[in-house]
Amino acid sequence: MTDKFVSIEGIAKRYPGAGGATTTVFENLWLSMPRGEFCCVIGHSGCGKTTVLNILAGLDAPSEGAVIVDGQAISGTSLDRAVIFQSHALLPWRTVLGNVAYAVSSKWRSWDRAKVKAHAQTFIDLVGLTGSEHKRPSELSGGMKQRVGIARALSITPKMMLMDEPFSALDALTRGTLQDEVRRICLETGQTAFMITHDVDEAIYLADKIFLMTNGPGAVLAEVVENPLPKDRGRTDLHRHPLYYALRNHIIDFLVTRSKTFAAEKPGHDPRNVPVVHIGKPGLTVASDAKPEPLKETSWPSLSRPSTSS
Ligand SMILES: Nc1ncnc2c1ncn2[C@@H]1O[C@H](COP(=O)(O)OP(=O)(O)OP(=O)(O)O)[C@@H](O)[C@H]1O
Repeated sequence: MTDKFVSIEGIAKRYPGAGGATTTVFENLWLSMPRGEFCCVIGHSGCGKTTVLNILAGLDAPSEGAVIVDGQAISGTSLDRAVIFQSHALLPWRTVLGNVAYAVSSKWRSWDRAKVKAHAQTFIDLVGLTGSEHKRPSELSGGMKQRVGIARALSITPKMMLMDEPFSALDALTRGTLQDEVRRICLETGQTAFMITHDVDEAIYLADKIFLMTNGPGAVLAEVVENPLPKDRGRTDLHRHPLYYALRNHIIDFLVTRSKTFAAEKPGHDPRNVPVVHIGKPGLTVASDAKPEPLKETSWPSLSRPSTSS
């Protein structure tokens, strides 16, 4: 890989456990992303996806290792890296417009109020919240709050977009619209995107690359799957691509079986040289003649987030 815009170099995350023990969520994690690439990470609950995202955002620090973004080691948050959280994280005392405008004015401090407002309004319109500008978060549904979070992140046109299941709380129609918008904006602006999802179809639609993580504790990055679908892809005919089902089955097979058995099956796994899987290319371990399954609207059932999780 020539342009390592993001380089995660041997990071680990450990927490003190009961009785003086240490819990290692993951260790020796290496991965890189070229500029402008859309990467999704998939793995079961608790494998450390959010922890990796928080480290990339500068909200958390690794116990070991380093993360380099655009040639510089991360040491805190930056307006070049926007985060769309699962839990909205809106300022409750500000309106929709106020929340988005606050981010815009933080990025472009010399802009006057009118310019900030007009820019914020563009992104509020984009996420379909026109008419709700003056509502506060307490007056919004969960899906609307999530759309404010998406508008806020998009509005500062960051170099890198970090997304933690950004569409999971949305109805199917809104989810589709916003997936299209986020994908279009990332493509047009050349933003590098790192997105956590539990939805295999969402990853296939959005990602150039899909990172597969094994179960935690002690999770590892098992594979990097290159998406064989063309960059210019449409959601309605995605499933007609000859490699679509092979890709989908490969990921589901990983989640159902290999995410649990990986450590025993691959004792010599080299975390610095994680296998890159090219679906459908000759000489690879992947069965490209896997039987098609009917396309499901929702994500794989066993991956749903437990209601008690943080
Ligand atoms: N402050 C903390 N102290 C101790 N353990 C923690 C702390 N924060 C996270 N963990 C543990 O780290 C592990 C990874 O958490 P993380 O939220 O990154 O997982 P995840 O893969 O994003 O899960 P999910 O898909 O449910 O969001 C979990 O087992 C969690 O309990």
